[in-house]
Amino acid sequence: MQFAILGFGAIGKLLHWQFQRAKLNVSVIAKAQQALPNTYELIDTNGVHHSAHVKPAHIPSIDCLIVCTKAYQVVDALKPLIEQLPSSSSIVLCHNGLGPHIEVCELLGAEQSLLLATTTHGALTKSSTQVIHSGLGTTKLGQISGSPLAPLLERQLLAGFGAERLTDDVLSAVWQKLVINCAINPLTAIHRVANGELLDKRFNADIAAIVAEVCQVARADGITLDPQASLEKVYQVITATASNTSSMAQDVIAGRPTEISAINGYVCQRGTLLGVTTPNNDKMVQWVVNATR
Ligand SMILES: NC(=O)C1=CN([C@@H]2O[C@H](COP(=O)(O)OP(=O)(O)OC[C@H]3O[C@@H](n4cnc5c(N)ncnc54)[C@H](OP(=O)(O)O)[C@@H]3O)[C@@H](O)[C@H]2O)C=CC1
Ligand SMILES: CC(C)(CO)C(=O)C(=O)O
Repeated sequence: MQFAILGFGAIGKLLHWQFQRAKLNVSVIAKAQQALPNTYELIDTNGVHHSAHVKPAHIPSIDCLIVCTKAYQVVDALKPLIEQLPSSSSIVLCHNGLGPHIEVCELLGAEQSLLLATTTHGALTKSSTQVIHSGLGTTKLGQISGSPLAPLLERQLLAGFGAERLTDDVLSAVWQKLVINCAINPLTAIHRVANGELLDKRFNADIAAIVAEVCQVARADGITLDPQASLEKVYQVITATASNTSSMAQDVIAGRPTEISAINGYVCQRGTLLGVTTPNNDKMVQWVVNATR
């Protein structure tokens, strides 16, 4: 089976290395006008350095394409490749937030399978040829459309992702991560604070209101998220990642675009469609947009 990574950043390199370590055939699609490195170094969670080789992908031979760009880059990155991919190829989207799957689904042929992956691993780019596996986590992935995966592809995909089985209701798993990102990311980005600062009681009301709204929209969208359990999970993640600077806070501080439209923005968009008002998530979107102007 031929796997390829599109989006060779921090998570792309971590996954590439995991696939190589599992002795799978994995290549990389370069960004237009950018050369791929021949090798890179991955520093694992024990501080051990591993060297990995990079093979450029032959697009018409790809069985499974794993997209590891930021959410707002997914559609633009995929569009020019769709025609060149085999009609039986599968696509895995591995990003925070939700939304691009809707447009990607429409781009795919009837035979093509679309999967979503959500991970709690952490990866940090040190340089274009060095990445740190900064936090051990777990990854859930599951199919949302298309024909069932061939057994060999499924086995190899799971081995590469380090997952035991495909998650039946992966959209629920993604919403569970979404509610965490909706609460932590914008507040840490707007206030430019580490995740642990959100334990301060001045954030209690905003966090509770955001979580309640996300759970209401999820329910209207057919996903059951328990509001109390979700709130507790948010506080568990804040505590467990207290010293982290969230990805959105990092983006705002560095003056980069953020994933707000796929995080709180997606909740607002679904809310509008489903008749659920989302004033608190709207406010987060507006504040983050203002912070990046
Ligand atoms: N890093 C982490 O620890 C975690 C990240 N995530 C999520 O995973 C996703 C990826 O994150 P991360 O790896 O950190 O992000 P990065 O920015 O490090 O990686 C994205 C990569 O995609 C590349 N890219 C963008 N557009 C294209 C294109 N058209 N063709 C090919 N490549 C392209 C980017 O290149 P360029 O930089 O040149 O634009 C970059 O190398 C995000 O949604 C993030 O929220 C989830 C959990 C943990
Ligand atoms: C869980 C959390 C909030 C950890 O920082 C994250 O996923 C992010 O920063 O995007």
